[in-house]
Amino acid sequence: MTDNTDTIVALATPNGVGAIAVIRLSGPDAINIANSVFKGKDLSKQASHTIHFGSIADGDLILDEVLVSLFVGPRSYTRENVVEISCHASGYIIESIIKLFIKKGARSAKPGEFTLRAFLNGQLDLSQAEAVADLIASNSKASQQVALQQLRGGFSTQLQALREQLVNFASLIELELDFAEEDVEFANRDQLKQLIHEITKIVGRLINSFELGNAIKNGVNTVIAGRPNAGKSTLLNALLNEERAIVSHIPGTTRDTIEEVLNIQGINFRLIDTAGIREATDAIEQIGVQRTMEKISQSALLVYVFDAAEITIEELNNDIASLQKPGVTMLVVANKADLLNKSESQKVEKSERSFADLFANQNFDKRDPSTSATSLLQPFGLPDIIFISAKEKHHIDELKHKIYSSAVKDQLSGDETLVTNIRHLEALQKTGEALVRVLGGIDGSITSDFLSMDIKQALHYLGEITGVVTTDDLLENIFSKFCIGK
Ligand SMILES: Nc1nc2c(ncn2[C@@H]2O[C@H](COP(=O)(O)OP(=O)(O)OP(=O)(O)O)[C@@H](O)[C@H]2O)c(=O)[nH]1
Ligand SMILES: [Mg+2]
Repeated sequence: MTDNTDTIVALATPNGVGAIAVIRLSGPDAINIANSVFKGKDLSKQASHTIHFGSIADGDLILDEVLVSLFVGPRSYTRENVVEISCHASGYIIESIIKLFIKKGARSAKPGEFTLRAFLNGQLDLSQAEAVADLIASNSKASQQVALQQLRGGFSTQLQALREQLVNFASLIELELDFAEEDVEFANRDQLKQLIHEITKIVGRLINSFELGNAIKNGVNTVIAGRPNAGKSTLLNALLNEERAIVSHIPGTTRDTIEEVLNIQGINFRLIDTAGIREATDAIEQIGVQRTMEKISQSALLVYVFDAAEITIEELNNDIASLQKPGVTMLVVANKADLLNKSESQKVEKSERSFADLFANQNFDKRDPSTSATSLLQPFGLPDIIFISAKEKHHIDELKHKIYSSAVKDQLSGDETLVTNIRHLEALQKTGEALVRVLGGIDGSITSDFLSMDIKQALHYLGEITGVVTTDDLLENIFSKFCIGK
């Protein structure tokens, strides 16, 4: 691990030309180093949280006129002395000032080193420090909210409190070990069980929140697939409200996948329009179909689109069965609903019953078909189907709503804490497993020493989340992903 007692310096704003750049110093000598090159007043005599105008000079050479903000430790982001210099954002000025600070004794900061110090000095716990990176990377309202919630303490405060209670039990059980001869129980087993149940419930809820947390943080891969000419590309365009993909009446128009992001209520859905699935007529189309199948298995959501006027019930059932993949939610969408019930509707000339026939003699309301359809579909083993017309943009908002709720389910209630970090998920899962062993141990009346071991395991994994338990490798791994200057 790097030395954490020296003074570090880095540019905190992006590289490139701009109005103002901020250079940050943190460490015991931050104020002295800044003071040694500052012309204006004596910074070492100024109060914390004040801003001073002056210039930075290398000997007689003035480098820039700047504003200097002072944060005297521990009242700073890192809890060390911190100085922020706002200078003019010219690459030359920035480089000259940073070089000057290094000449005066500062060291270039590594990625995330300011936040690492904030963590090591107890300003933030580990999951809060990770939330800082998430906040910087957030690109939608929902991902920003989730990161902010975690930065403010989120579930780590909650886990910390439960962990402390468990620590108490662990020490009582340790005490029993000292009196092993006398067969005493200092730790009330019923209370311990109750606590374990409580922690298990919270840990379980957090584990379940990951699917949504991950969707919010990283977006949801959503594949639009179906037979050629079903209207997949028309649907992509309707959802995006722009003519993104080429549409034509020729089956096999889309050859390669097309990806665009659609934000629905703060969640990014990565829509992927694909080549229509059929027995390919040439090698290129075959590759396209293969790619479609790959995309489906990598996605979280499949929007299966079919032409309501063309397909038979048998074909529909076959398609649905063959496209079902574990872990992939499927929405079944009947497109071209505008053609249903139209006298000029192309009747399917096949011996099997056509999907359109189901609606032929029904008073089928295409303005609100979803309500009247279920009873017609069920006898044929068909699931709920969303009727749309991509071309006439009917029911596109309803479909967007269905896409959103299939990802969010009923989990987004406002201040819900969500796990977005795979490291946290793994630690929670291991905590859960250890807790199951503790419960089994209590019920099986195992000896205190084994019980104590399982509790310690649970404590270890809970502690990994907040950073009570860390290793240099873990910290290195987390903070190296930060940007320099944060
Ligand atoms: N009547 C009607 N026609 C539609 C509708 N949606 C699409 N179409 C037409 O169906 C034809 C095929 O549309 P595309 O969007 O290119 O179909 P696709 O599924 O992307 O086809 P491939 O890329 O070849 O697999 C075009 O002529 C569209 O205008 C609809 O809702 N109603
Ligand atoms: Mg297409």
